[in-house]
Amino acid sequence: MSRWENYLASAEKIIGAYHGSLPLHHFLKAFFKEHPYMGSRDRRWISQLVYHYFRLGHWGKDIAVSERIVAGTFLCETSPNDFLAAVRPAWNEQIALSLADKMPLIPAALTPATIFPFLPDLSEEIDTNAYAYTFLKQPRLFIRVRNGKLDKVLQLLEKAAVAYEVFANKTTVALPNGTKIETIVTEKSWYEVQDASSQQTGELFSPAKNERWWDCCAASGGKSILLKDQQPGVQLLVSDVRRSILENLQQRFTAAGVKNYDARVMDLTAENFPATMGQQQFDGIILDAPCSGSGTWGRTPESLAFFKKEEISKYQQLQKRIAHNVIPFVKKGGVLIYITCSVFKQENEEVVKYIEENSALRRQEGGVIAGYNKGADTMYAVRLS
Ligand SMILES: C[S@@+](CC[C@H](N)C(=O)[O-])C[C@H]1O[C@@H](n2cnc3c(N)ncnc32)[C@H](O)[C@@H]1O
Repeated sequence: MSRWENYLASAEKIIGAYHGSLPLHHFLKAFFKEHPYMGSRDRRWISQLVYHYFRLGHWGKDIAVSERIVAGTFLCETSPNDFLAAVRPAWNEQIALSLADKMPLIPAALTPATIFPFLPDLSEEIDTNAYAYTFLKQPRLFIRVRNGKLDKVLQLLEKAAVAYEVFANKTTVALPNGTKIETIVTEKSWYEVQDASSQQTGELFSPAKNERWWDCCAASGGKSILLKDQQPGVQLLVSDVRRSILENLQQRFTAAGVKNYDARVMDLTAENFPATMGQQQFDGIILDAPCSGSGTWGRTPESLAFFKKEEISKYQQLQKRIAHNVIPFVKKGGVLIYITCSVFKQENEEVVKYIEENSALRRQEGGVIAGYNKGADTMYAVRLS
């Protein structure tokens, strides 16, 4: 067997053994640990082949795994490579063709619905074709430059010969995926790794000095740091149901120089949760809700293969319950920022409709934040008041 046939066989073996219970990158890590004779080049190639397979979503389910891997490589790559040269030289020569020109060459019709079968469930504003086809392309890495350090960060990127794109806001910088940014910009407080769409949710915050804000599903605090960067004088409460993630938040806040906040472990669905909050009222609550994460599946395409449609309703129920429980803590005239990284209308527009029907809050602005045309995640963020 040639090296390339070996790679193909290893990728097939991994795909056969992978059932979606772990994120794919963890599964790959464990696989390579069990096969220590594989060098870094082998690992890189095999991982790439596995990802190409999953980037095809639900396309060609009846086609042999090896054939799907080869077709995925043909569709996802844009320049000639040694793998295709060895296993399918004709396709390697045609690799630079547009997606439309490649489509008739593969063994089954490729349409948005064959990649992403949940198209009817998408939020209204999403361009279904553009969204589905972006699965074939790995999203980019984004940083949010802080503390006016753009020039310094760009100097370091140039020194390291990293191609970058600075967005019009002069804060968002796109980098090739896999950039080891922490080794290039070693001063941690100069930037945060944060997807471009996630950064964009901050446009809805507009906090004022001394206001009280609550980031109620804070995780490791991406939105909170964004909020504090906009207005360091905000009085901030952060909470999450997971103690371990709040420990990460505390480390991240320290590295970012964010001070003066309260952190609490809280289950927002617990019966006794409202009582534990007392009479507190907030000028702003950020509800970055637990969700399907479907807007980020370009980064974890394996999720698409294992997702069950029933899960959307389960997430919606959880989102409604959390929204119902936190709404009483929005001060009269205050704001609720509802955010998901989901593309499904059940988790987005329908939850906002529920909030409007069950409270005095009304949608002021916001909606889908489309990431598919810029190599970013797709999110949904609405400001209600
Ligand atoms: C989408 S993440 C938040 C991301 C975060 N805001 C950021 O910018 O990095 C949703 C968070 O909700 C938390 N969560 C899920 N169920 C919860 C519950 N019942 N009560 C409180 N938090 C919950 C999860 O642990 C998760 O960290």
